[in-house]
Amino acid sequence: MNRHRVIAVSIALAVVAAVLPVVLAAWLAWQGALNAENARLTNVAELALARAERSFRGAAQVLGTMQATTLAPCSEAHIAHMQALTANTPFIEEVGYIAGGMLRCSSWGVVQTQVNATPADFRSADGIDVHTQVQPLVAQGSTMVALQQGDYNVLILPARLVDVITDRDVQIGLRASNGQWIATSAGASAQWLGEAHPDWLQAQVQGEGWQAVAMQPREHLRGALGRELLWLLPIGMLTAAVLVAWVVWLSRKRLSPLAELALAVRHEEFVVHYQPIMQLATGVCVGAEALVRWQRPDGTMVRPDLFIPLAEESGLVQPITDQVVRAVVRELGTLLAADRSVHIAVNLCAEDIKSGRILPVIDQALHGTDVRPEQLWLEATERGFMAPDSARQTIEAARARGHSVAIDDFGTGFSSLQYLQNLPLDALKIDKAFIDTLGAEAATSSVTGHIIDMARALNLFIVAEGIETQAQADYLRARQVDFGQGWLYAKAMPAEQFTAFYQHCKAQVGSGPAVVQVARPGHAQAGGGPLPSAPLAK
Ligand SMILES: Nc1nc2c(ncn2[C@@H]2O[C@@H]3COP(=O)(O)O[C@H]4[C@@H](O)[C@H](n5cnc6c(=O)[nH]c(N)nc65)O[C@@H]4COP(=O)(O)O[C@H]3[C@H]2O)c(=O)[nH]1
Repeated sequence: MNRHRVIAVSIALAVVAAVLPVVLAAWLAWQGALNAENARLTNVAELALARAERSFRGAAQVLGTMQATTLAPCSEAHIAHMQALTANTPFIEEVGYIAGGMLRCSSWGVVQTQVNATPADFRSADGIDVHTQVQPLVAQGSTMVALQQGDYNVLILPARLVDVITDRDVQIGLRASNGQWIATSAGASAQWLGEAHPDWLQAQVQGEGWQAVAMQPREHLRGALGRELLWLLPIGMLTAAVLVAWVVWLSRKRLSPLAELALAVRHEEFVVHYQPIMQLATGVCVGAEALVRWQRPDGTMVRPDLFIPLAEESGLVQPITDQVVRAVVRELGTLLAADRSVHIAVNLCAEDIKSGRILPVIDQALHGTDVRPEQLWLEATERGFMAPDSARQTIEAARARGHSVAIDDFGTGFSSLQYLQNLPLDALKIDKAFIDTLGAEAATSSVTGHIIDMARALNLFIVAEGIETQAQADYLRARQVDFGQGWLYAKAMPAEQFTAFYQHCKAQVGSGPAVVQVARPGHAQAGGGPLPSAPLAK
């Protein structure tokens, strides 16, 4: 993913992280309010159902008691018995005795009124006929529910069945399991309760033979929603803030140069360019220095001096070096196998010089190819040689394999001539900064001559870096500097172009020596003879 996409994805994620928890909190608050109000309504319906069932049980008991009585019908004692039961049984308004289609007497006294025998609206499970709309004959007033069994009936005020303490705008209804409405709370109608009302919440509770329904306007939700939001919204906002901070932290981490570099290493986004190295005396091309570039997914090239310091600091330089070594063998293996005069110098990091880790990596890269270790030169800056004992071991192991080892950018760092003298190096590369001063009358220009003299005294090959003018080349050739590289000859170029450059050069001036490793007096691993007459030992 390139930088722009990472930024775009991060912004999208941050927006989601900011919005989602708040939306979720609002949704949870809504669900919480809905559940709370439904639970409240269900509770009201349960209370109503319990009250109705208690009433019906009481009525059934009264009917059972009267059926069992042996008192003479409508006698004083009979009527007194009915009165006592009416007084002692809550919800019951009247007990009546019916015989021969006439209400003979009731808890009110002797009546002798014709009863219109209408079929019951339904019969309950325990065999009691229920008439839901009965106009009392004695106690004139509102319609009542009559429960009749045998010669007796009891009258109940329907509103009493659903008389539950609750909010004023909660409406309650009670109906039999066949759907017949038995009672409704004050202000509600059975027809209204039986219809669907989207603006109202409804709860139903099923009992044995009865069903209680409670309804209330949805506006009640507003209050409950406010209460839920009061604690859920701050949690949602806090979560959003934490998530946004986390997304920002992650994206900053992902966008950090180190993360980008680590990703580049993982995706192998590095390409290698080759800068020709010329033998100054003859103009022969003896090889090239492999210089890495970071090719970003959008095609832009990043210069190594912009990412190598970070790579060295973080340890990522090692996998980068490995990729460079593999690229050299992959891209130039054919040329190197076909022409032993071609050498490629690879830059090593200080850590690899200290540890020697790179040597088996190179062995592995060369394994199965026809490229000789002598054709790979190893370069490292002065920093790599600051731990002389371990550096010595690595250099000796490298030279034993056939590689030549050079000290790079000489003179720019902390150079100790003592360790330079004691290390079995093959070559010294004079940094461009010293080449730039040549002919410039600068104070440092005289230093260049001293570096050349010193390298010569140490029997090291000399490679001059960054030659840009003919005057610089002439001076270096006059001072018998062996090799040079710089824009005067060629800039670093892709492998294909370098192969063409080399072939052209070879056709013009011929090829160089096969082995350029030089014997250092006092060093046991000394290989071939001095340049340029070193033979190729095959
Ligand atoms: N102005 C000017 N510049 C010239 C001229 N001739 C050569 N150069 C530049 O000088 C640098 C020489 O490489 P270096 O001293 O090893 O310095 C290298 C080296 O220290 C490091 N580097 C490059 N590739 C690798 C690598 O694979 N591994 C490691 N560890 N470091 C590398 O990055 C440094 C910079 O590399 P580059 O940007 O490729 O820059 C290269 C090259 O392009 C010239 O005539 N004029």
